[in-house]
Amino acid sequence: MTKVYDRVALIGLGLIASSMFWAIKRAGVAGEVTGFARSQETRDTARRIGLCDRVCDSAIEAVEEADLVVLCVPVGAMGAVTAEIAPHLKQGATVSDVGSVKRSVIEAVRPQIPEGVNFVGAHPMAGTEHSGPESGFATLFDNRWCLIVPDGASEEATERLERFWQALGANCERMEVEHHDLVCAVVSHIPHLIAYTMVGVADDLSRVSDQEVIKYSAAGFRDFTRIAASDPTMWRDVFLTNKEATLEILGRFTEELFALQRAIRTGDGDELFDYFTRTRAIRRGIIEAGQDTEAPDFGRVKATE
Ligand SMILES: NC(=O)c1ccc[n+]([C@@H]2O[C@H](COP(=O)([O-])OP(=O)(O)OC[C@H]3O[C@@H](n4cnc5c(N)ncnc54)[C@H](O)[C@@H]3O)[C@@H](O)[C@H]2O)c1
Ligand SMILES: O=C(O)C(=O)C[C@]1(C(=O)O)C=C[C@@H](O)C=C1
Repeated sequence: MTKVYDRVALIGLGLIASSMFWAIKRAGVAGEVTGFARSQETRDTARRIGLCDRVCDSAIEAVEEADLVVLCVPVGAMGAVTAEIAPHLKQGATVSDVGSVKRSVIEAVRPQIPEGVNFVGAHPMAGTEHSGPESGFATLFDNRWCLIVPDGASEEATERLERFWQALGANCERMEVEHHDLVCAVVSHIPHLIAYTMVGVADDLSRVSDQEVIKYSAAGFRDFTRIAASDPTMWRDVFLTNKEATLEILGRFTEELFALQRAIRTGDGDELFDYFTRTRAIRRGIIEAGQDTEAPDFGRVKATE
């Protein structure tokens, strides 16, 4: 594999940055990779496990001479991190991010980027419920989408970033900012909110004990609990910064829920059956398109069945 960048700096050494580092090494797509994390404890862990070629004690030191700087911190922290590093960026460098929301990141970051430096947004659609420097792994991005949001960035810088993500295993797709935030509200943000509330309801229901929730959880509820274990800081920031799109989707979700509630109350079996038939087709479409690599073979049914 040929190198795409000589030096890459990763700011914030959690799940995504650590996975990027291992994937960069696997692909040999960069020369030196520097890293910075805010807490001494994270930097110590990174040094102990060999995460990054050089762990720096300041963000400034990490970005000096870097050709690509990737902001891997919670969405709400991107602006403050940029303010710190902006005066120290190399001319011709690209700054990118991995944030789950794009409009707010672009608004917080781009005005601070000096002339001669590019900002190209990116969002790998891959993750787990784990966080921190020890949670990353090289295959996280394999065959996953990485949404690229150039929003006016130079074509050369955008293409180069796409080559980098492709080397990390991802398939890239370009998206407009607003569309990105709406799509992610549908496929990621609101599903997380629903998982959080579902697990919260189970926890609140005094007639069902914690012991029973743990003991009888079958696959459906277990999947909710996995998602509801995701990092609270990351998800707080997602909802605070993608307010408009998440509220729109939440409004639609609530309407559908009320319609199903009425169908249950009135005993409208046809309404329930038709609804569930439609949603099953969506799941089958995802499997047919090869988008669920963890689905067991018996789940690979024809969408037309
Ligand atoms: N976890 C996922 O599933 C996932 C998937 C795609 C994108 N993302 C996005 O990637 C980013 C990072 O998420 P993650 O899952 O790697 O989180 P993480 O919690 O594993 O890591 C975040 C790191 O940022 C550090 N940090 C927080 N505030 C900081 C600050 N002000 N300055 C410097 N460092 C700071 C934390 O200490 C931590 O090391 C977020 O913006 C998130 O929205 C997450
Ligand atoms: O698989 C998971 O645990 C995830 O939540 C990953 C997931 C998602 O919702 O798909 C979470 C947030 C991101 O911004 C992108 C990916």
